Amino acid sequence: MIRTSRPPSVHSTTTDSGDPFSAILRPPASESERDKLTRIQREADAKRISDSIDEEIRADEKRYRKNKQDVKLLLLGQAESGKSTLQKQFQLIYNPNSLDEERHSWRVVIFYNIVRPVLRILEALDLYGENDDDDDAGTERTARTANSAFAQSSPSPSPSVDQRLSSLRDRLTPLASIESALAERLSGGIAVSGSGKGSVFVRSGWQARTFGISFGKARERTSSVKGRFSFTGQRSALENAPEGGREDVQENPNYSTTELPETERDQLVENAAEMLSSCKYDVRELWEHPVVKRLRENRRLRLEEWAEYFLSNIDRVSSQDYIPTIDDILHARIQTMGVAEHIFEVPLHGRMVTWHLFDVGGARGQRHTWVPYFDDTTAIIFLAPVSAFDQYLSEDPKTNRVDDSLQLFKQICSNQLLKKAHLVLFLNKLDILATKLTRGIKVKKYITSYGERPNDVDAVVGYFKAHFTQVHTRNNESQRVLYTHLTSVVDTKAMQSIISNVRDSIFRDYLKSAALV
Ligand SMILES: Nc1nc2c(ncn2[C@@H]2O[C@H](COP(=O)(O)OP(=O)(O)OP(=O)(O)O)[C@@H](O)[C@H]2O)c(=O)[nH]1
Ligand SMILES: [Mg+2]
Repeated sequence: MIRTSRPPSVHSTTTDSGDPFSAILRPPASESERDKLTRIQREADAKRISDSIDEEIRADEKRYRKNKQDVKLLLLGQAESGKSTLQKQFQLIYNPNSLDEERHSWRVVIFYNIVRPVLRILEALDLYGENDDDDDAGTERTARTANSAFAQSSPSPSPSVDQRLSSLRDRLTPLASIESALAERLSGGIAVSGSGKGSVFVRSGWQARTFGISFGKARERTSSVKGRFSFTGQRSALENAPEGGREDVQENPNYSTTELPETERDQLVENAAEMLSSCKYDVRELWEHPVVKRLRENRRLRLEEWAEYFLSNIDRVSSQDYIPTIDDILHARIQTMGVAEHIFEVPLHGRMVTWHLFDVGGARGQRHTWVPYFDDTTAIIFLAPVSAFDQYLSEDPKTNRVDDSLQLFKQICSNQLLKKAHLVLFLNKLDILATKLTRGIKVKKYITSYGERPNDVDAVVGYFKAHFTQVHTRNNESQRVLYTHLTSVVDTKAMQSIISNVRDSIFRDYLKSAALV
């Protein structure tokens, strides 16, 4: 303990109250009545401002104390690993009506998810025609160049491509105009380099933007709490919307996604629906054409899982009155840009705990946006798509995607800011892995260290799991436990029990650390 003494006073200015300031603040003896009134008014204004600042500070402190008790969950992993799909599964459990309310707004994404692969099939036919061999050694070439100058500079269509395919191509090529219009709509005109495969990035709030345009004056939906709003309880969504986002979204409690007045329908999406509906038989014929089947089998043409899903369901999804199902939404693909925060209230022993779920963009160019969210993180779910053993990053075509996942996982495990976070690993896309192995795709061809191990799901998953576990063990300064789950995050039934398991394990750590505070 230290003692302090009063400094010696230079002049004796001590007043009656012993406070030197009161002399300064005391009104002059000559103050007129008018000056007095002005002074009193000025003092009252100053007090009001000071009180409101005090009030704000008290509210901030309260919010801060409450936020300290909230759960912050980060979903991390490379692009296409399934983060946004997992977020939708959380939404289904903890805010079940909100995904249902969004159904209509997903049409624009799904139409894009159909049109884009149709055009890629046409590009592949231009490249290979029927002159493909049965070797998939050149498959990476397709993935890397289907969208590139190579496609344009390659010889014109093989003369042997049959007449039927030529006429299908003539009829389906006009879809290109719809593709660019839909991409423009989704990305809000933002082009992001390295997005690859002609995919589009969306920032949080894309629904607000497309929805605002789509349906005129829509409304804030899910929450009455200020700042906690939007279609999923997604904070910052509209706050971040650059132009018109927030203003376009206004209260309309009678809104129903399935009963839109004709005047409020989005003309672009309606045109896309009409165009797809009018060419759906052509799309189906193209998709089922033996030449296209062969290109897929010999892997000259590789389409992503969402393309296969929607093209296999083309009759249903291109019907005029199509409204996406929850399963369709789970399969829809749109790249996340930046970080989107989703807020859920999760029950714990009869009370509600607020969970902030952060869904990040996983492409390499997006990863720098993660770091500001690392502080105070309660838990991380890292998603590693094990089906991607035969794929390469679209942003860096030399890097195998499983290898990239391992490198990224190492960075997350060893990050000092995250060392106290509860760590969960999802080895994801098991369903796609199983399909690939059944089709006879050999892991050792892409991961040479796999050697002569059996090419079945158990052995492959065991091999990858061992590698991820080893990365964790070697970078586990704080001796934390790694909780691993084998997942297909599109599988709603299985995800219900996996998510409740993850929730319980996060809450166990949460209660332990709360007890220590
Ligand atoms: N069949 C299947 N599809 C999956 C699975 N996980 C994700 N997908 C699909 O893979 C695509 C990509 O998933 P997203 O959730 O958008 O990936 P992301 O990690 O959010 O990607 P970024 O936003 O680019 O970082 C979507 O079309 C999903 O439906 C899975 O386990 N099985
Ligand atoms: Mg995403």
